[in-house]
Amino acid sequence: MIVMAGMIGAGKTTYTTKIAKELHTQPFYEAVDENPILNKYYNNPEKYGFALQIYFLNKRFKSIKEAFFDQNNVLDRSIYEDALFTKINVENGNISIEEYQLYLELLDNMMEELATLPKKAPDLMIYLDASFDHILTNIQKRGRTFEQPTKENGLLTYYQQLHTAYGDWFEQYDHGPKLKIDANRYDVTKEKDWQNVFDQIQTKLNRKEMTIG
Ligand SMILES: Nc1ncnc2c1ncn2[C@@H]1O[C@H](COP(=O)(O)OP(=O)(O)OP(=O)(O)O)[C@@H](O)[C@H]1O
Repeated sequence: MIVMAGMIGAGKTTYTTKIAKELHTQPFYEAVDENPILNKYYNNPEKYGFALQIYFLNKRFKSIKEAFFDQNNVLDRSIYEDALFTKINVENGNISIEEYQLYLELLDNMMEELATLPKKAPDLMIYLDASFDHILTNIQKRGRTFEQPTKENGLLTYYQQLHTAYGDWFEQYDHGPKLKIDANRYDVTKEKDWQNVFDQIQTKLNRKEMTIG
C-alpha cells in the first residue's frame, strides 16, 4: 500500500490518480463532496472540530482495511496526518482535552486492529513538500469556497500552522519507507516531469522489495 501525504492543496489527489494508473492498482480518495461536516467545520471549527476528526478517522480506517488486500493500492491521505490535524485543532481550542483523549484512545484501538493485518504499515509514504505560496495558489485555483482565506476567517493562520507542523511531522514519521517530493519543482501534468517523479517512486518501491527478498 502506498499513501500520499502533504498539506491541503499540495496535489495528493493528482498524484494518487497518476500512481494508481501507472501501477494498475486502485486509488482511494477522500470524497470531499460527500463529506457532510467539512463545510460546516470551516464555518464553525469549534462546533464541528471533533465530529470532523471522528468522521475522517472512520473513513480512513475503512479505506485502509480495503486497500490492504492488494499490492500497491494508493491512498490520498494517511491516517497519521489526521492525528496532526487533530492536535492543531486542540491547540486552537476547537477540540477539548477530553475529546482529544477519546480520539487518541480510539486511534490506538484502530491501530491495534490494523496490526493484525498482514501488513502493519504502508509500503511507502510519499510526502509532497510544497512552499506556502504554492499551496495558497493551488487552494485558490481549486476554488472551493469554504477553503478560501479571507482577512476575517483566520484560515491563513490555520494553513500556516499546518504548513509549519508538516515539516517536523515528516521528519519524525518512522512507520516505514518514505519519500519526499519537491512539489514546487515538478508539474506532473507534463510527461517529462511525471516520468522523473515516477522514477523516484519506483526506485523506492524496488528498494523495499529487494530488502524483503
Ligand atoms: N483530519 C482532517 N482535519 C481537518 N480537515 C481535514 C482533515 N483531512 C482532510 N481535511 C480537509 O479536507 C479537505 C480535503 O480535500 P482534498 O481531498 O481535496 O485534499 P487536499 O488535502 O486538499 O489534497 P490535495 O493535495 O489533493 O489538494 C481539505 O480541505 C482538508 O483540509
